[in-house]
Amino acid sequence: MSLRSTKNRLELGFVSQQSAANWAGFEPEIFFRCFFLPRFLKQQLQRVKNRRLETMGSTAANGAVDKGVDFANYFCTYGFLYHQKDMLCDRIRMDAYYNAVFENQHHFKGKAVLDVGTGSGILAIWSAQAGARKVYAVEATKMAEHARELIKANKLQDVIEVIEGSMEDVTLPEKVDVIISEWMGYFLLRESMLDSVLCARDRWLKPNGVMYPSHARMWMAPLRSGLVDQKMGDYKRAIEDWYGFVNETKTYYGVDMGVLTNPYTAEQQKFYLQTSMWNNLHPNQIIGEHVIVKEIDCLTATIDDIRIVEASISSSITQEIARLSGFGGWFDVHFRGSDKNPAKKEIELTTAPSEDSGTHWGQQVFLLHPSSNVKRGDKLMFQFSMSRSRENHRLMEVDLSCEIKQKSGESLPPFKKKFYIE
Ligand SMILES: C[S@@+](CC[C@H](N)C(=O)[O-])C[C@H]1O[C@@H](n2cnc3c(N)ncnc32)[C@H](O)[C@@H]1O
Repeated sequence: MSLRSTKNRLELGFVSQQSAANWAGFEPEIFFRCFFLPRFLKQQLQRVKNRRLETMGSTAANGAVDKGVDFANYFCTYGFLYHQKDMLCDRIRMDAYYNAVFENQHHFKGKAVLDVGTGSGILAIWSAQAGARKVYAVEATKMAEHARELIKANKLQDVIEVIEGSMEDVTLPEKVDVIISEWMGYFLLRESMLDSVLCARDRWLKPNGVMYPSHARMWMAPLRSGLVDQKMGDYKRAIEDWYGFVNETKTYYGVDMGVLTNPYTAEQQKFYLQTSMWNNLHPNQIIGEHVIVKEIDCLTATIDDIRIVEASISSSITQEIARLSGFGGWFDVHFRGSDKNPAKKEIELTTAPSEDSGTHWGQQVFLLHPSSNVKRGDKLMFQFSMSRSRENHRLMEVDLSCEIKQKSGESLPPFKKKFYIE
């Protein structure tokens, strides 16, 4: 299965205010425009196709999460088998979890395990096959019913108990020795599912219990990419098209839309130039040192530790001469147990750029306009801050500023930019 088709783990569940509005007004508008703005139509369709992973707000003005909206936008996608299958087809992800469990059976034999967000039930099944005495498999969506069926078909119903419900609301009959979960979103923290895992840990993990995965890291690196020109071209065409639309609406319908030019421009700028992009980067696109932005110990981290990620980091350009088009962000997680209860074999799951393989997470690309010419030895010093979107706690906003000090001692103009991970 191609990466393009596996990357859409949340596609259906996320419909942004912007795209919801597009959809809502789509048909009449399309028919209206068909007659005299075919280019507009083509562009709209392309844009709807491109707009993945978008969401309506799920966070109320007071910061509380609206559970109903969250379910409609986030969880509902996970209720589809095709979507679970996409994740089950990600060989790197599957091999990492499989090896983590079966190379470390001492953590599972005779133990109580909690699988947070069991989905199809795969991690619960492996835990049981590795010898767990009891597995509690919690799933918020109706996928719980499929998981139950699958577990029965694999004759593990006496070991695994599927509980349909939100992890935060579920009560277990005992504390557990292991918490296993696949909670990672784009650039690690998008989706904010780690919150649910930490909440489960605080309530249900025994004092010497272990987390699967046990550690996680976010990485960033400077990159070169043709996308920087492509996106700028797309943006310019969208604005040109707007001016055509304003003229034609005035000519044919006597209404001057010009007053909306500024908000339209801002909206398009956000979409084309400030929204990070899913990409499957080739390692040779990385033009400098990759650096750690955040390290998380899943046994000790608190929700406050991950609500905002802030880092001052520096990286050096390693390519002779390159065009700095932006930054790539990715993550890895490790299964190494705990100090008191270590893994026999540590397993890593990485989503770093790779020549011959990739995961459905790919990498997030943050593009810079304009790009800069850099040389080997130039130093980049950047301030990174990532926080949750006010409208939807599962989406992220990134503030990135960077100073570039050339090897010669001169500085290039610094930049400061806001990005959205949607
Ligand atoms: C990324 S999928 C992983 C599914 C499965 N564990 C696997 O590895 O293939 C995450 C699953 O967790 C579920 N989930 C997310 N947050 C949850 C919560 N707070 N309570 C229960 N289930 C949750 C989602 O519905 C989804 O099925």
